[in-house]
Amino acid sequence: MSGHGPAQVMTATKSGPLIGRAEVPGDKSISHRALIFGAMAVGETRITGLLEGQDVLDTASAMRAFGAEVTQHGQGAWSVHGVGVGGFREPTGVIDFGNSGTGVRLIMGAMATTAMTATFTGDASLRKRPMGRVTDPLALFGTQAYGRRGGRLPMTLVGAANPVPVRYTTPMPSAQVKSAVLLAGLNAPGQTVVIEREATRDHSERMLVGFGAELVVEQTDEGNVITLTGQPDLRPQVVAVPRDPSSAAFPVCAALIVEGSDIFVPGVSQNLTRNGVYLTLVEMGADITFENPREEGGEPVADLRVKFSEMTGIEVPPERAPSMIDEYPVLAVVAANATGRTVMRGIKELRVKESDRIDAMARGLEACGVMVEEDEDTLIVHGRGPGSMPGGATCATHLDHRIAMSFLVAGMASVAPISIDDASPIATSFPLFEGLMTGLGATLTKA
Ligand SMILES: O=C(O)C1=C[C@@H](OP(=O)(O)O)[C@@H](O)[C@H](O)C1
Ligand SMILES: C=C(OP(=O)(O)O)C(=O)O
Repeated sequence: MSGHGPAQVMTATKSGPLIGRAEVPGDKSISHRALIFGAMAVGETRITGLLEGQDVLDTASAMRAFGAEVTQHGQGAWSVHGVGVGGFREPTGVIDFGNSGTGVRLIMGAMATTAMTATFTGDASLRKRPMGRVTDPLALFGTQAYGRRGGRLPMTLVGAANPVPVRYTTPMPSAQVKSAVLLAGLNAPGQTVVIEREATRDHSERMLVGFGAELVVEQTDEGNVITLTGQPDLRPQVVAVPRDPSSAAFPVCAALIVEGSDIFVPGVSQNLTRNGVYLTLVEMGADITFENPREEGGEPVADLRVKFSEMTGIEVPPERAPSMIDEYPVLAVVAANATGRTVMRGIKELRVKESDRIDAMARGLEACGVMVEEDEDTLIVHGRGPGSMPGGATCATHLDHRIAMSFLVAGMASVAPISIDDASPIATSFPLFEGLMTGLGATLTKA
């Protein structure tokens, strides 16, 4: 959906202790993939714990447009009747991915090696984001792409009628690019190889194996070498989506900076390609205990107990960036409430997310009285100490759910309230954010 609702101003006021249980929604990356892989299997895939955020709902609509039958049975309970690898039907209209980079990039890959034409668009944020990073490797399979200047949406892809397998080294750490190439490789004969120098989230690899694809990952001096054998018969699966560690970071960081807080966040994925923010918070002095570690839905999960903590700024190791790429905005808020400097390097990918997240965080934090430094690839936040961020500003969110949630978390611990100009994008990834946070004791008001 391109249209968000009307802009919704929201204000967070300094909160008393956050106390209680925070059940965060299903993982967004796994939810997209469950629908897409389910659509490419033959038979019925059953999903529980699906994230019902707008981004994932847009992927469900897209899979219907390509011919799969996608049905909701109850909260988080969905089924997908897939059409098999190469079985997509040509969509009759333009496919609108709203705010979702993952949805559009993965599905471009999924249709790229089937003889059909499809046209993609998105909201004002998605139409600014680069698609060349996906259409360049897809061209190697024989796929043609016609978009706006700079490889922007709206864009039409003509799938390769006689695809050839591809060997591709991703030029930037991106699970979306890696996954698009693997999805295209599904319908190419022979072996498609993707090499990534830095490991990114590995949900596609894990889930493709689960769906019955022949896929091997080797760790070499070049990085991870992923070899997929094309044209498998994917088998439908039962997928239990674990809770999203990126969404969990918001209540976790809020509890860490609001004095007296003590919360419990059950069943959060601790996949090593996703848990960088938790390692970083612990290094800063966060009181987080990881209880009852176990496996759920093929992913390592733990229950998190989180208490208010006095924290110290650190240098975040740049090689950790891919495992916490979506968590830098809220980490910057924690950094502002820590003592000393927090240095975040190697993060230029943040500039091509739903907004330029380095710029959005730097401008918003400055408006709230926090000193920051930035360059193309870096954000440095000078901490004010616990509960000492002045606040008292309205921060621009640029159609970016993570910027919106980050500044609301900031306002829960700042001296004066913090407003955001638009809370509506939060529904893309965390529709129940407001209720969950107010349930813990936060004060959020709509204008
Ligand atoms: O593959 C995925 O599910 C995602 C990959 C990441 O994007 P990039 O591939 O652009 O790094 C991440 O930021 C996004 O939220 C989800
Ligand atoms: C970058 C994100 O998502 P996407 O690329 O799917 O829009 C995100 O959720 O932070």
